[in-house]
Amino acid sequence: MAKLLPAASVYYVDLMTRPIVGIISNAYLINDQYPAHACGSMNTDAVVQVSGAMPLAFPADPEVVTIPELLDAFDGFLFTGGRPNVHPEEYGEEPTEAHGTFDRNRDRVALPLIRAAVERGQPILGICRGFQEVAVAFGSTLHPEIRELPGRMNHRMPPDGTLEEKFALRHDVILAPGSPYAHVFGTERVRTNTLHGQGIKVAGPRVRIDGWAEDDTPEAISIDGAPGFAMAVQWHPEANAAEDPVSRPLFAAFGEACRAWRASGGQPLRAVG
Ligand SMILES: N[C@@H](CCC(=O)NCCCC(=O)O)C(=O)O
Repeated sequence: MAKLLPAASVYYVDLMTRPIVGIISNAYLINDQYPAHACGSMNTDAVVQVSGAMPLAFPADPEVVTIPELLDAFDGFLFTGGRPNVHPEEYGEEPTEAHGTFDRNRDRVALPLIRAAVERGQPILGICRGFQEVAVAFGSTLHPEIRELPGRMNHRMPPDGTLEEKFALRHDVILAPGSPYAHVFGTERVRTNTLHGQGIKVAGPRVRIDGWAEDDTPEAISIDGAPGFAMAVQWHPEANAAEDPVSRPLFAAFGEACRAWRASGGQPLRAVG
């Protein structure tokens, strides 16, 4: 039965046929002793309120889930942000102190899952760490601390302040004309938040950089030859997704792709843009 979603929603969905979006979790230690898998509720809210899908968080642990099971279980995937970084050995480099902390289980699930989903046209949307995972999955390298690069701003999350202050809009992103993002946003310049220390150093051969911050930091990518929806952004569109004029169309387009995947029994929507 159709249900009226919050006023900010632009369409009704039949809750019985919502596409199912797999949201990758991060590993946490609750009270410094209780291991847990969790994802931020901003992600689930964006998936429900804007994408019109059912969100299901899944553990990022190769001992718990397999790639074929995940591909069969979900209509699309959201690769969320996370404080731990992709391990540099995933892009042929040695770890240094600058690389910070890692989550090797999440690396071992996210990277092969991204490659498999993209190649079959199953929708994926990457956010922040998820953006970096998509980039590395398709051959990119990362710089561990971009604020140390000449001319770059500090993209890191402000250490203090309220959640609203941490997710405040802090830079523009200039989008390539004709890119999937210019198509989705209807403009070639948008304003976004920023909460990351790392960034793409060298893009992989199929990684198309579609958007840059004013300091030339890559902020939006797509994958050449991807038969379906394959988009990833370095910022956090899940924040205030139902109201933000940039987040909303991105999550709406992702939801449309997941709905099409579900309705077609697993065929990709024509690539966006
Ligand atoms: N660790 C990477 C990606 C940054 C990222 O995903 N930030 C969101 C973190 C939210 C939180 O603190 O849990 C980098 O630093 O570039």
